[in-house]
Amino acid sequence: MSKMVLQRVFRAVIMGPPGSGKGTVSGRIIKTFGLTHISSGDILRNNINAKTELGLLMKACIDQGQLLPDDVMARLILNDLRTLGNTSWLLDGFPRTILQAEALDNAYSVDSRLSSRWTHTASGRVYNIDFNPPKVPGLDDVTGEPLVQRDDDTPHTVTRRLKAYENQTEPVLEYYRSKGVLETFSGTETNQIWPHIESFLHRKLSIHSKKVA
Ligand SMILES: Nc1nc2c(ncn2[C@@H]2O[C@H](COP(=O)(O)OP(=O)(O)O)[C@@H](O)[C@H]2O)c(=O)[nH]1
Ligand SMILES: Nc1ncnc2c1ncn2[C@@H]1O[C@H](COP(=O)(O)OP(=O)(O)O)[C@@H](O)[C@H]1O
Repeated sequence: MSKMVLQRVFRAVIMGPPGSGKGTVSGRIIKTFGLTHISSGDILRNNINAKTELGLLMKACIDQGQLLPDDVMARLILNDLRTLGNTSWLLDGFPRTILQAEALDNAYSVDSRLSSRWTHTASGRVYNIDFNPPKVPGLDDVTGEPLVQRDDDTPHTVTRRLKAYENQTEPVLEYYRSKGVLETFSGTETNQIWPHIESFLHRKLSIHSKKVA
């Protein structure tokens, strides 16, 4: 048996409207391809739970479905990426505006873009009552700890978040399209889209890797 070993770092961004399945697909990508997952939403929620200064300052804005200031987000995410050094990563939830995309571009070159929730806060595992329900309702499969619903998953806030995506994030798709690094996958179910993403990444990553025995 041979396996793929990445010889060069691979850096990608996954984008899609709120609730479209980015976190779910990201989970499959990191499991299959071993990239490090950086989720801006998870980082912010960890800050809120740990009651850091940033978390306390930003919670109201997040709960209203508004985007946080570009400079705050860029500093937060770029700092995190810096600590990763020469690791391959998948960014989820950042960049969300043209200014954020430019800040990322100034620091790194991105190789590619892929275009009723319950969460286990400690691990970030995400469930859906219809699509991938927990084995025991309300409890995490691995730890048995209670699942929680995000404070910003209310109907009103979700509408605001969808508007923010349309107005502020969709232009970022055009930005990447014009740079020739946009790859789009669409479909109504994650299971339907996933094989296309998987074979695309296999092709793409084989260019970056060598086979070892
Ligand atoms: N019905 C259905 N739900 C899905 C599908 N893919 C993901 N989900 C669920 O939809 C919710 C939002 O997915 P998530 O990955 O958190 O989306 P994100 O906001 O784009 O990161 C979660 O509860 C997922 O379990 C799918 O194909 N069908
Ligand atoms: N890159 C970003 N720029 C500005 N705000 C952000 C960014 N990433 C996350 N946020 C804030 O955190 C909230 C939750 O983000 P996230 O978990 O990525 O939500 P979803 O993927 O469900 O839209 C956003 O609605 C926004 O308030």
